[in-house]
Amino acid sequence: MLVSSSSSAVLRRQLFLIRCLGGGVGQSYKKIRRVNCSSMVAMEADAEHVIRKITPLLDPTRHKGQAGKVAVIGGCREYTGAPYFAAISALKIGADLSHVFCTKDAAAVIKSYSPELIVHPVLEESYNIRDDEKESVSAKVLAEVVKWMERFDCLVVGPGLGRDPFLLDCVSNILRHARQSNVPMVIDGDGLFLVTNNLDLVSGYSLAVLTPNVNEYKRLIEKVLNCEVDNDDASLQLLSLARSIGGVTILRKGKSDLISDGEIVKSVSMFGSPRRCGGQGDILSGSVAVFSSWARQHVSSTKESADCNSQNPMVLGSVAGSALVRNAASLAFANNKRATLTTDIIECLGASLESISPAES
Ligand SMILES: NC(=O)C1=CN([C@@H]2O[C@H](COP(=O)(O)OP(=O)(O)OC[C@H]3O[C@@H](n4cnc5c(N)ncnc54)[C@H](O)[C@@H]3O)[C@@H](O)[C@H]2O)[C@@H](O)CC1
Ligand SMILES: Nc1ncnc2c1ncn2[C@@H]1O[C@H](COP(=O)(O)OP(=O)(O)OP(=O)(O)O)[C@@H](O)[C@H]1O
Ligand SMILES: [Mg+2]
Repeated sequence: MLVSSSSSAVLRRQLFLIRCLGGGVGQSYKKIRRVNCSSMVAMEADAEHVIRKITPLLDPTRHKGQAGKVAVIGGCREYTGAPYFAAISALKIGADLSHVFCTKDAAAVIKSYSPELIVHPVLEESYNIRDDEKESVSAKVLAEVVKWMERFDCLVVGPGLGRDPFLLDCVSNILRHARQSNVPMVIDGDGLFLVTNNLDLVSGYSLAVLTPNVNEYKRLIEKVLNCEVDNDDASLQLLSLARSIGGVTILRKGKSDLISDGEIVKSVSMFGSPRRCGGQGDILSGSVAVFSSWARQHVSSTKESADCNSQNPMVLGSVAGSALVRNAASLAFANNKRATLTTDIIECLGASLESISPAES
C-alpha cells in the first residue's frame, strides 16, 4: 500500500479536485490550497520489501550485462567527482557495466579514479570550439553517444555536467534521442538546470526520474507551478508538480525523501546521516538508475498482479535507491562520525544491500 486508507481518501479527493478545477494543474494546486482541503500526508514506503522484491538473484546462468548497463552523462573541467560517484555507485550496487560520457578534460581524471568505469571523452564546452565548428561538433557528439544508446538500461544525466550553453545544447539532443529510443533516464544536478528551462525534454515521459535537492526543487516549483515551495502541504505540491510535468517521477531529496509520479506519493524517512557532505545526491542518482532498471525487469517478468506489479517501476526504483543510500549513509556515519565522506558511504553500499537482500539467501 502506498498510502493508508484515510490518507488515501484525502489523496483521492485531492486528485479529484485537481481534475475538476479549471486551469492548468499549477492553477488547480493553488485553488485546492484556497478551498482548504486537509493536507495530505504521504505514507512511508515499505522500502526494504521493495528492495528484496526487485533485486535480481545472483543466478549463474545470467550473462554480463543482464544485471544492468548504465551511462552517466556528466563531468567537465570543474567537476569530476560527481560523475564518478554516480557511476561507481551503480557498479557497487550490482550493475554489470557503467559508462561515463564527459568532456576531454574530465575523462583522464575520471579514468584515474577507477579502472572499472568505461569513460568516453566526447562532450565539448564552448571555450574549446569556434562558432563555425559548433554544428559539426554537435552532430559528432550526438553520434558518439547514439552508437551506444540502445545498450543502456538507464542514463543518469547531469552529475557534474556544468552549465556551458553549447554543452547543454548537445545534451538536449542526447535526451531527445534517448526518449525516442525509450531509454529510461534519471535527471540530476545540472541536468535539472537544463530540463527546468526546457521542460519539453521530459514532459510526459514516464521513464524519467527527476532527483532535485532543495535548490533544484525550488527552481522547478517556481517554473512549473509558478509559486513558492509549500512545506505545509509538501506531498500535494509534489504530486501536482509531477502531474504538471506529465507523470514523470520526482524524488524530492531532504530530511525525508518524497517520491511521486503524479498518481501516488511515498516517503522514505529512515535515518541516514547528519553529515551533509557534497556528493551524496550523486550516489543516489546512480542507485536509482540501477534499481529502476531492476524494477522494470521485475515488473515485466512477473505475471501475477502482485503489489509491485501494479506500480510504476520508476517509483519502485526511486524508493529502493533512496532507502539503500540512507542506510549506507547511516552505516558510514557509525564508522566515521564527523569524518564521514561520500567515498565512505560508497564503501557501505554493499553492506547496506547485503543487510536487506543478502547475496546468498
Ligand atoms: N565532487 C563533485 O564533483 C561534486 C559536484 N557536484 C556538482 O556540482 C554541480 C552543482 O550542484 P549543486 O548541488 O552545488 O547546485 P545547487 O544549485 O543545489 O547548489 C548551489 C548552492 O546552493 C547551496 N545549497 C545546497 N544545498 C542547500 C540547502 N539545503 N540549503 C541552502 N543552500 C544550499 C550550495 O552550498 C551551493 O552554494 C552539479 O553538477 C553537481 O552534480 C555536486 O554533486 C557535489 C559533488
Ligand atoms: N536533512 C537531511 N537529513 C537526512 N538526509 C538527508 C537530508 N538532506 C538530504 N538527505 C539525503 O542525502 C542524500 C543527498 O541529498 P542532497 O539533498 O544532499 O543532494 P544533493 O544536494 O543533490 O547532493 P550532491 O552534493 O551530490 O549534489 C539523499 O539520499 C537524501 O535522502
Ligand atoms: Mg546534486
